[in-house]
Amino acid sequence: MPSPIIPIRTLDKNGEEITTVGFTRFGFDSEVHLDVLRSLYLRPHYILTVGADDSEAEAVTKQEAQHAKFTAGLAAYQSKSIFHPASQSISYTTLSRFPPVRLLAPSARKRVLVTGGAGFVGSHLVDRLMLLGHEVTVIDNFFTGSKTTVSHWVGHPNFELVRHDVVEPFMIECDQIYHLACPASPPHYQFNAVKTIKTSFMGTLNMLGLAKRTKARFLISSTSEVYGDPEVHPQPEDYWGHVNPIGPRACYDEGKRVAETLTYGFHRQDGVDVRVARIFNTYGPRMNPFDGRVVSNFIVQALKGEDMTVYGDGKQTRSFQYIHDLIDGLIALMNSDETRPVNLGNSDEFTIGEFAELVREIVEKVQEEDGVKLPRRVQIIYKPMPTDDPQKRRPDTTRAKQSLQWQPRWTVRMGLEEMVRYYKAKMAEGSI
Ligand SMILES: O=c1ccn([C@@H]2O[C@H](COP(=O)(O)OP(=O)(O)O[C@H]3OC[C@@H](O)[C@H](O)[C@H]3O)[C@@H](O)[C@H]2O)c(=O)[nH]1
Repeated sequence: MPSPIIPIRTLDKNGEEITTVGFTRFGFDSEVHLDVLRSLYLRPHYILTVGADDSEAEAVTKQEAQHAKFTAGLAAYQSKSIFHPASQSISYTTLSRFPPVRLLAPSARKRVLVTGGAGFVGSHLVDRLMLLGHEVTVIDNFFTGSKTTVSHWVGHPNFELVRHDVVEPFMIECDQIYHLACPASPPHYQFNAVKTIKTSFMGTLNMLGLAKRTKARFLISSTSEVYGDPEVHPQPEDYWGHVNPIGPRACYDEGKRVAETLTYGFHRQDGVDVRVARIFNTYGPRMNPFDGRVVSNFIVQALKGEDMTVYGDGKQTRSFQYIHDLIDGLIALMNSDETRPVNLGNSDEFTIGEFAELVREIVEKVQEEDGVKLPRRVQIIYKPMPTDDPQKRRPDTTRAKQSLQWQPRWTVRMGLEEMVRYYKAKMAEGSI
C-alpha cells in the first residue's frame, strides 16, 4: 500500500507517531496506512463555497488549489462538493478513480456482510475491509446511516450497497457477518422505541438465521448499555448489569441484551460461530453531527460559537474511544477464537463537565491554528439530566488485552482534533 503524505502528525498514548492502524493477528492482516484512510473521510476544511461573483468553474479552480495545498499532492478519494449559498444547493462530482485496494489471493479474500454499513461505525469498518481487498456487501435502511459515508466505494467491483431493513430476512452467500444495524444514539433509539426493539430482536434473529445457513462467522455489536447504570466500576464482562427494563433507554439496553441472548442461543443450539463486542462510547469522523450524542453536540456547539449543553451537574462519567481503535478491536475479535463477550472501549474516564472543557479547548486550538478569531468564548450551560442516564461508565478491558492483545492507542485529544477538522470541513461545505 503506498504511503502518501498528509501533514498531520498523530501521537499515540506513549508519544509514538501513529502512521498505520490495524495489525496482523490470528492470521488476518488488517493493517492500512492512516493517511490512506484519512483520504477517505478527512476533507481539507478549506473547501470554498461559490462566492456571489464566482462562476462554478472559478470556484472549482480555487477549491482544487486549496485542496492540493492541504493534501500535498495526494488524491483524496472523495467526490468534491461545492456549496452554492445563494441557491442553498450543493454540487457533487464523481470520483475518477477508486482508492487502491490490496490484491488478495481468492483463498484469502473473504465475502463480508456488514449490516448498518452506511452508519458511523459501519462505514469505517467498510473502508478498512475494502482497502484490505475483501468483498463487502452493505445493507442499511438509511434511518441513521447515510449513503455519503460509503459513496466512494459505490461502483467498485468488490462492493455492493443494498437498501434493506434487517427486520426483514436477507439472503446472501458470505463468510463473515458484522451485524451492526441499530440506531445507537439515545435520541435516535428512543425516537421509535418499538422499532428499536424490533431491530435488535428481529434483525439479530434474521442475521443469525443467515449465519446458521451459510456457516458464516457472526459478530454482533452489543453495547456498554447492557450494564445499565452500573453498580460495579469499571465494568468487566461478567458483570450482569443494572438496567431499568421499563425506562426510556430499555428499548436499546434490553434490545441488545436479548440480542446477546439470541446470539448465545444459536451458538449453543445450532453451533453458530459467534462473537460479541460490547462497545463503549465511541466517537470520530462521520458521526452524524445532529445525532444528539455528547461528542458531536459539544464540537458542533463550540464550532458554531453556541453554548455547550451539559446535562445534569456534569459529574457523570464516560470513557471515550476513537473509531480506529474500535475497528481494530472489531476485526481482531472477528478473527480470534474468543466467543465470550468482549468489552471494546478506552479506559480514559472523564466527567462530562471536564469533557466539555477539553472539547472547548481543542476547538479553540484548531480555530487559532486556522487563524479564525472567535467573537467570545463559548459558555458551558447546564440542562436537565435525561431519565436513567448512567452515572459512570468505564470498561474493564482485561479480556480484550488477554484474548485479542488489543488496547486502545489513540488519546482522546488526538481523536478530538481530527474530528474537529472533519466537522469544520462539513461546515465549509454547508452540511452542518
Ligand atoms: O449535549 C449533551 C449530550 C449528552 N450529554 C451527556 O453526556 C453523556 C453521554 O451521552 P451520549 O448520548 O453521548 O451517550 P450515552 O453514554 O448516554 O449512550 C451511549 O452509550 C454507549 C453506546 O452504545 C451508545 O452509542 C449510546 O447509547 C450522558 O451523561 C449525557 O447525559 C450532555 O451532557 N450533553
